Amino acid sequence: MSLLQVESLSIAFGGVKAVDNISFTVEPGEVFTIVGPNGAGKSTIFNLISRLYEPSGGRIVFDGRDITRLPAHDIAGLGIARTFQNIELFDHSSVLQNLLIGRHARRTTSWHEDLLFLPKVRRAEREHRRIVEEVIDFLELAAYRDKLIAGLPYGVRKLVEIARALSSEPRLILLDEPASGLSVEETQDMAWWIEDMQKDLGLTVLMVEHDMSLVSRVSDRVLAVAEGRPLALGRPDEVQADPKVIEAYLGQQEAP
Ligand SMILES: Nc1ncnc2c1ncn2[C@@H]1O[C@H](COP(=O)(O)OP(=O)(O)OP(=O)(O)O)[C@@H](O)[C@H]1O
Repeated sequence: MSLLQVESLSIAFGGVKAVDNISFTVEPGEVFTIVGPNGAGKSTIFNLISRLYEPSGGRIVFDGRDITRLPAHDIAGLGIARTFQNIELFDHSSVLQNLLIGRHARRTTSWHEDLLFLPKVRRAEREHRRIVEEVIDFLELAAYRDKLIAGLPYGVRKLVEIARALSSEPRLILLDEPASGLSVEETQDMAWWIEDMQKDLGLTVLMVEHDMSLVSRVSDRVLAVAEGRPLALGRPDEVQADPKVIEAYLGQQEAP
């Protein structure tokens, strides 16, 4: 069974059909990437899956469960985590604090139990810390654990955002342009992290990305979209060679 099924998904803003009848599936353990020129609807697809936007039509099924109308705050608890194109972290908190906030979706204690600091709460706290420390080790962030986000280099902040998503122990991680703003070397490192997430953690990755070197290297399958509509779906090399894809990018004078 597919981990994620997106069926005939649509949404319009005013007169603009930002996502127009898009369907695809993401299989367990694969890296599936959505590419397309600027304004193609890629981030909107992410916002629909993470339930920030209400679709006007279609269905989203995660692990056999229809999540199309589920509130956004229930999504993380089901095992879907995401990063944002413009990093969304708490700038004046430490890396550790940001990751502990990422555990919020996995809270098993109520606020009044937290207030009384019952043994159950202390046990849960220890478990949150254990998971977060594992993520810090996995992404080699130990040197930054107690540093404030505001003072960190951009590339490290991008990694911390991924760490925060991993802290919620997702089965599916949505990465919105993980390489944007990164140097060539940092983009190569990002490819390693994505491969490690897939191979070592067994994660399923759904990604939006413009950098075709990264896309070709890590993706099992690629969906190209333009003006909200699907253009091509297949292996990275197949999609890059598709005449419809080339034409869509040429319109923007930007090679795929
Ligand atoms: N909240 C919104 N309100 C109005 N229009 C929106 C909104 N979000 C997206 N759009 C429009 O929907 C279309 C698709 O935008 P989207 O951001 O999904 O594209 P994208 O493929 O992610 O682009 P980019 O690669 O530049 O990030 C664009 O025409 C955009 O202006």
